Amino acid sequence: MIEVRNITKSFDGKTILHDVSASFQTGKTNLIIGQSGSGKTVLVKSLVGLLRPEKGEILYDGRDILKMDQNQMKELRKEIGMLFQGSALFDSETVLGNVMFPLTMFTNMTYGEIKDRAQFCLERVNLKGADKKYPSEISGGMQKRVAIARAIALNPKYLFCDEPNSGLDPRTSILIDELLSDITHEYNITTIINTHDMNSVLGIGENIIFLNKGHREWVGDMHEIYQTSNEALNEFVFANDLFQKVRAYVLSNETTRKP
Ligand SMILES: Nc1ncnc2c1ncn2[C@@H]1O[C@H](COP(=O)(O)OP(=O)(O)OP(=O)(O)O)[C@@H](O)[C@H]1O
Repeated sequence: MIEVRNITKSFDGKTILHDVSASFQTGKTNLIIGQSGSGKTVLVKSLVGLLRPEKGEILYDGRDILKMDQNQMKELRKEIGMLFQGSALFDSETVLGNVMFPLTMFTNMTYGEIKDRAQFCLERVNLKGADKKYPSEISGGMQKRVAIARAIALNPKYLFCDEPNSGLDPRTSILIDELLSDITHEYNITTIINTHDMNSVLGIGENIIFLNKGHREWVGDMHEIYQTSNEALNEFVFANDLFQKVRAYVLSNETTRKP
């Protein structure tokens, strides 16, 4: 679990995160949502140690990263997997080479062990047989799966995903969401997903943290979100007609099911 306690972050005297507290639970998909400019990226960058808040605590299973020295931080980074928005694959490396990369960089495993582990991860994301292809030869959804395989290669305890569905069609987005959710449960990972995608919010949001103008305004799950009376959250999630209809349908079913 990652716990954030009362963090405040400012730039040039302007406060971006106001006394934010939140917990990101182990074995669950933890989603950070909020309008553009609400501070999601600043929060994620603070969580991974790229930005330093002026105040507060960031505890990785009890270990405060704001009190760590460089070596401790380096050790912690080995426990963190990252999935970047544009997949960030190395174009000149094959699919297999991309997944082998972190294992070669950060472990003392033999070449054979590294190859086996990389192939296992590729199989886990249903990419068996694509090893020898280059990123330019596969679709955006497949590239994202390679990036997921690479992110889980070191068996991370914590997985950060930045807009995992950006640039993907709706069907592929759902497959990526399901994969991230399955991996989270299977390997008991604390997964943190920064997203704008309402399908993800309603489909895999087990612990949703809603930021509004740098304040943590609401926390709940994909079922509770339908019932929220928070105006800003309602406007954000149910902004379009389709999602309003989905909410009306869900709420009417819940009412009729009640004894
Ligand atoms: N390094 C920085 N220096 C100064 N201001 C910054 C810096 N990084 C972010 N900000 C400001 O912090 C605010 C929140 O930005 P942030 O990128 O966290 O928003 P976001 O919620 O991730 O938005 P989006 O959904 O568009 O990515 C913005 O007003 C941004 O200009």
